[in-house]
Amino acid sequence: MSAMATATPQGHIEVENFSLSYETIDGLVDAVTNTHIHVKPGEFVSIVGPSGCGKSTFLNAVAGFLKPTTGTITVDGERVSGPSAERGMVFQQYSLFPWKTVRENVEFGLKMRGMPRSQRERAARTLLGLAGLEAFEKHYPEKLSGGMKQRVGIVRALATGPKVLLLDEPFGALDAQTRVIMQQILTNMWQRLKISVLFVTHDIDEAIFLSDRVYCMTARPGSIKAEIPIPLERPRQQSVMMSSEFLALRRGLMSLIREESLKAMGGEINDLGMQGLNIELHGHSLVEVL
Ligand SMILES: Nc1ncnc2c1ncn2[C@@H]1O[C@H](COP(=O)(O)OP(=O)(O)OP(=O)(O)O)[C@@H](O)[C@H]1O
Repeated sequence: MSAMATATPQGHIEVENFSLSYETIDGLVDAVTNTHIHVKPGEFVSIVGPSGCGKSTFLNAVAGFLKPTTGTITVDGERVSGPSAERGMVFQQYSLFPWKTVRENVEFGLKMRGMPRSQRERAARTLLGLAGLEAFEKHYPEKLSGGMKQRVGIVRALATGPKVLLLDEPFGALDAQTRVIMQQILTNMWQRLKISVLFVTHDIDEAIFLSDRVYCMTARPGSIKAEIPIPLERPRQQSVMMSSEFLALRRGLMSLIREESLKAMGGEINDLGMQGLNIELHGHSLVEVL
């Protein structure tokens, strides 16, 4: 099934009691511990947290590239046991085939699945159109800007019609202006395709602007420290970032992350930034954080 055939929201992610430890020559490194999250069908959820808290580890496990040490991950009730075309992944580094054109890159997954040429060309062109890339279908990646390469990466991950799109700092290498445009393009595609998105970022503004909900992780070993609903109306314009509602959410999230970053460095803070916000703390009382 192509991505464009998707009509009703899908991609219900459930992660329960997840932990993952890496085996190293110096012993076990506990990256993520005791983590529960869910993403409802069609929901846009971001994960933020201090550097090294296990965000990428977690996302790679949802993608099926890493095996949980404990716990389960399911998508629409099916247990994740390895990578699948149902879960598209986009990395910060543009992982395009340099010897293939833009359209050939997008068609690759469909070709592997045996889709006839005319059908996959049509699917690729439709998605490239949604990403504003129709004029570049015959270009090779080296001729594209960073933003364009990443748009191709997203389109390629969407081409096989995944239920879930997983993005690991996809705009981290882009300049601020390109980033804003990419956020708008991603939002438009997500709304058209009605799939679930799980998005890892360092950028608090980006997480708030894009998401329905944001999970904030503790310092390593990462677990969920707080869950923050983002009640900003959609469609969202850039101007929402100047609203008092947005700034309050930003202040709250910054307090949470700052506290974790300091904890990781052995410090403590008192912060009133989260007062009055609807923040659900997982295993931590608000008093503990304020
Ligand atoms: N292959 C590995 N072997 C051993 N330890 C690892 C491995 N990959 C990651 N780690 C460790 O696990 C922890 C979590 O890493 P991870 O990359 O998931 O965090 P992150 O939150 O995505 O980091 P960042 O915000 O810096 O991108 C870190 O301490 C990291 O050093």
